[in-house]
Amino acid sequence: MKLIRTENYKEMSLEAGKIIVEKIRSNPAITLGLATGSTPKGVYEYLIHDCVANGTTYREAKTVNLDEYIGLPAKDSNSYHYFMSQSLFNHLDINEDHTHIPNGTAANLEQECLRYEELINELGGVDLQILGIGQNGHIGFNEPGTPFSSRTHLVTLAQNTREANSRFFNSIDEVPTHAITMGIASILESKEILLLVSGGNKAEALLKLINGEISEDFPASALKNHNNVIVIADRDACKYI
Ligand SMILES: O=P(O)(O)OC[C@H]1O[C@](O)(CO)[C@@H](O)[C@@H]1O
Repeated sequence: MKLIRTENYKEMSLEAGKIIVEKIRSNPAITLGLATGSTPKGVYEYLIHDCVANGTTYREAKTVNLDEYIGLPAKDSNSYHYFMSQSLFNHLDINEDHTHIPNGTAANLEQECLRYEELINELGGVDLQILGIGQNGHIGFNEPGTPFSSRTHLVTLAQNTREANSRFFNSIDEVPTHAITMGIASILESKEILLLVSGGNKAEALLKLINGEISEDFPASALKNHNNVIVIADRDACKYI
């Protein structure tokens, strides 16, 4: 795992954005793995700016997102579908049919998980996966205790994850209790992984990732089993390392 330290969130986003753009330019038909949450928003802003200013094209690119809440339709402003459209897809020249997010309102959710895994395989796997990390070490919505062998699956969200994400909802009661997420094994099959970590509230998680042991109690530690991971972290997130 290579660690790049940056001064602040803006610099972290810039560093990550530059890496991603370079990959897209060298492989226009790339399959990008995308994440939601606050962390990647600055990177998405960079990609949008670069697309407009420098003409980087996404016409041939494909994307797969890590996760989606159960029960929120795509048009719900708290769904990850909505987040991705607003934060990225609507501003790029990407073909909407090439963007993929698990369907949290599928009639048969188990079937939806299988469909999503097959889809990733049909796309030839993820070339570059962008990840954030939860304060409890989750990646995607893989909460502590998730087997490293997990594929796309249904999860019950940890209470602290619901609390952390309640900032986007009117109240914690509105935060869905379940989600679909790519599994840890699915994520680890990505050819390259870019983990972004920002802010003092992630400092303990980063410390645990860098210095702790590999354990299913801390999902992000599985990344140590991958040979092509870059961690880009800002000064606040690095305060214990
Ligand atoms: O970037 P945030 O908002 O801190 O979220 C961290 C992680 O949590 C999730 O949003 C899931 O809660 C991930 O998708 C994200 O990478």
